[in-house]
Amino acid sequence: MSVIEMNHLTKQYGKSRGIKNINLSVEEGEIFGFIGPNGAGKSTAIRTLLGLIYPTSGSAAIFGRNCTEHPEIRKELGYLPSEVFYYDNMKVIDLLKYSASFYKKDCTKRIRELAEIMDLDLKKKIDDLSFGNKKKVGIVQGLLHEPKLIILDEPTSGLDPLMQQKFFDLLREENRKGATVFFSSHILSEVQKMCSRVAFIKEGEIIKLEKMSTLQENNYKRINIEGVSTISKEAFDISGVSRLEVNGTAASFIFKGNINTIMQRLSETELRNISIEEPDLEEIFMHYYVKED
Ligand SMILES: Nc1ncnc2c1ncn2[C@@H]1O[C@H](COP(=O)(O)OP(=O)(O)OP(=O)(O)O)[C@@H](O)[C@H]1O
Repeated sequence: MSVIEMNHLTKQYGKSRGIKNINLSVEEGEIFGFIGPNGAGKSTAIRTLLGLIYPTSGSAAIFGRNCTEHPEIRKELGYLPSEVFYYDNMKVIDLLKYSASFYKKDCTKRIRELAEIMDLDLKKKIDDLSFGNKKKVGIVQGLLHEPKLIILDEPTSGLDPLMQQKFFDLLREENRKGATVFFSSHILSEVQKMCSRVAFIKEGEIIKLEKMSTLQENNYKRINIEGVSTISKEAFDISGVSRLEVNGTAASFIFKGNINTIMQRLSETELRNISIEEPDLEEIFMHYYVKED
């Protein structure tokens, strides 16, 4: 049985598009990534799945049950919304104890462990916390009852790189202990690092579902170089290179494929400078997925 199931899930906000005909299933034990640019429909899909908003058509199930008809399922999962709102006057520990009171188990020890891992001061007032620290409160809140399913909507926004790393280690640990993880992101590299499978969502529709192994073969990089002398366009007009722009001694392009191939080609040009970046998702969508479909 799939842990998450979306069948022809559609949500229309009046005349505007939310999500269209999403079919997706996540199996037990997976770390599943849900990736798409801003406004693609990630939050809408997650909120419809959780029964927080009604679908226009189609259905969704968690552990084989529909969340709208069986709201008690929510106790079996941990959910981190993309934006967290709190009663600012409360202390972190009081808020977390309050959240824990919804579950039939003592979560005190786990709250302290999670706070230590995430470097969160439990004695502080919510009001005094930065955006990133509020996010950590949400993370602890989502994990304190050791749920079998963890659903996270853009969990890393607001966390610094070190904290992101700790958070991902924590998720991997929960996954090793048996939890299924489903998280949305607009950053390809973090999904590549973490997930067994990934669904790409664009303008409300799933446009691609890929295994991690395939994603790793498709290693997208944006490469900018500055040569000592004029760069010839032909030098980089090779398989895997796209959006090649050459302007005198400067060149820029996107590379998809085995990184050693391009490194070899780069070594044949005398360079003054180089930067290798993660291309943004829009760029990848525009120049690969649209073409391939
Ligand atoms: N309550 C609403 N009323 C009307 N339109 C909405 C509502 N919520 C979302 N939308 C629209 O639905 C589409 C999908 O939005 P959604 O928030 O699900 O995207 P997202 O992928 O989570 O993006 P982001 O990363 O920016 O949060 C967008 O076009 C958005 O404007």
